[in-house]
Amino acid sequence: MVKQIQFFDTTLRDGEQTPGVNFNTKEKVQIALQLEKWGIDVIEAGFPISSQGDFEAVQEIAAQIKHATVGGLARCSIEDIDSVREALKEANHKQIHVFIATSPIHRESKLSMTKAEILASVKKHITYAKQYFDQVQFSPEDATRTEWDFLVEVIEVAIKCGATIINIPDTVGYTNPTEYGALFAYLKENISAFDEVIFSSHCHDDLGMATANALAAIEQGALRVEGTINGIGERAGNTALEEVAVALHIRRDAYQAENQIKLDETKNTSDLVSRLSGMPIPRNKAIIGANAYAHESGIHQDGVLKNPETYEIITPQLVGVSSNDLPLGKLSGRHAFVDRMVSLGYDMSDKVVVKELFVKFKELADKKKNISTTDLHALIAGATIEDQAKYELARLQVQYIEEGLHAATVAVRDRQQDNRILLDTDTGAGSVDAIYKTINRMLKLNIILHEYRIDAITQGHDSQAQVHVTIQLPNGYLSYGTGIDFDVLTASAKAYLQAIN
Ligand SMILES: CC(=O)SCCNC(=O)CCNC(=O)[C@H](O)C(C)(C)COP(=O)(O)OP(=O)(O)OC[C@H]1O[C@@H](n2cnc3c(N)ncnc32)[C@H](O)[C@@H]1OP(=O)(O)O
Ligand SMILES: CC(C)C(=O)C(=O)O
Repeated sequence: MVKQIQFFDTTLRDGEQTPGVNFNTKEKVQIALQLEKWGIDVIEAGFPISSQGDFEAVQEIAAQIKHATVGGLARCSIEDIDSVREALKEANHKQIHVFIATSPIHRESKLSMTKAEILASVKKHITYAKQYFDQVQFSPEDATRTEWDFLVEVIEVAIKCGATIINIPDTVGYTNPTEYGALFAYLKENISAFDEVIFSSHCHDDLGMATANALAAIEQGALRVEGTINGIGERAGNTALEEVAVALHIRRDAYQAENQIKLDETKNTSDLVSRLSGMPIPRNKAIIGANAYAHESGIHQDGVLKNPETYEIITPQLVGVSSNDLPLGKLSGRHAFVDRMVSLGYDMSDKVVVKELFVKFKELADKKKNISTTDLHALIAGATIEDQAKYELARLQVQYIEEGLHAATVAVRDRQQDNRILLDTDTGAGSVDAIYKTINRMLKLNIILHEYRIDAITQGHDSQAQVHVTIQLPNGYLSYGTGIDFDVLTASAKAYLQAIN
């Protein structure tokens, strides 16, 4: 029988517990509206007692979301529950999520409570919450490290007092698919009201098994899955909901489960969360990484050109990515090379010419990481562009003047003009602004800086900085550049010049 799986998103609550991530109300509303567009069933909008800002964000989301259920988190505390009540007043559809830890280590070391005290607290607070909410979710925090018989006891009390959804958190990402699936099977076997409420999974990724664990729970009776977009969250993060949604679709033969997620909004949703959380998506991330639909090796490219299904189980369009990508590099083969040249308008019917060109292409690819369209045109023209860098940073000096004003002096070597040194100076509202204004002035370019990002690529006091920039050139084209240096400002200047080059 086909099951209906509810998707519960906690990007705005557990996702915001990611160290370094902090959404303001406007950003939270923007994410909530996109989640609704994605087809989410429940949005956990926040933990209202935690701060006035969080309270107001939950209130605002409750007022703006029309179809999805909006939820708020509460400890076993009357004040927490009242705060969720107040924040969710305006919601069309609402639920409360009450939790308390049940494992021995949390009972003894964190809460200093006995099993009996936990049971009494669950009884008191679920009963209280039920007076105000039809939908009451209860979570025995750290369920996967709780004695299974005690877990059954706690859940029975919660259900008896009115809980309609029981969530089984793997709070510390400790379990594995076999064990988590067995836990759900055990609960099904031992809780008489199992089918009268909804059981849910909530997994963390400390051992890299959050998605696999969530799917194991679904196989064993969970009808709701909790997680976040891009898997952000406390420590190593949560189940990435986009992974579960696509896995249920691609492997519906295995899971026999439907849901109302609109998969073609997946990339948009992921991009928005990545941008507002300031957490770039790794290129090799499943479903939404830049490499998820890219094939560089020759044998794969040949297969994909003949039939994409040879190496693609997911079509990029399914998740809202416009097309796949066959980047040319040193591992590419003749089929992909010819295909690209034909797409650039060249006649590749002469096998002897193709053979010669392909040898030159491989020589070039051995030296260069990325073969650009310009490189390919150059191959045809008989020239090999080994290094197209026209401008190279020669020297850089930045000085603080006052009240944030900085002055930069930049020397750039023009490699296509006999290494002539260009020198200029300008001021800006910050050191990077001063450098970029100086370069614009020197090269007489009207460039708009779209994105600037710094990553540390090594650790410690001698860490190297990697700066990524996206600029808009006067002709409207976007160009990207990366600069690496021990000095952040030098890396910034190098990235900007690379984008101009
Ligand atoms: C597994 C999870 O992700 S749970 C959600 C975790 N998220 C967060 O903690 C983010 C928001 N948290 C906060 O802003 C703050 O921690 C607050 C406002 C909730 C509480 O702040 P404070 O009152 O200063 O307490 P603090 O955070 O230091 O300690 C937590 C207290 O709650 C108690 N507690 C923890 N969980 C629960 C629970 N489910 N039910 C009842 N009490 C609980 C702890 O035992 C501790 O109590 P104590 O002060 O009597 O020792
Ligand atoms: C509040 C609960 C569900 C939680 O976030 C966890 O246990 O990880």
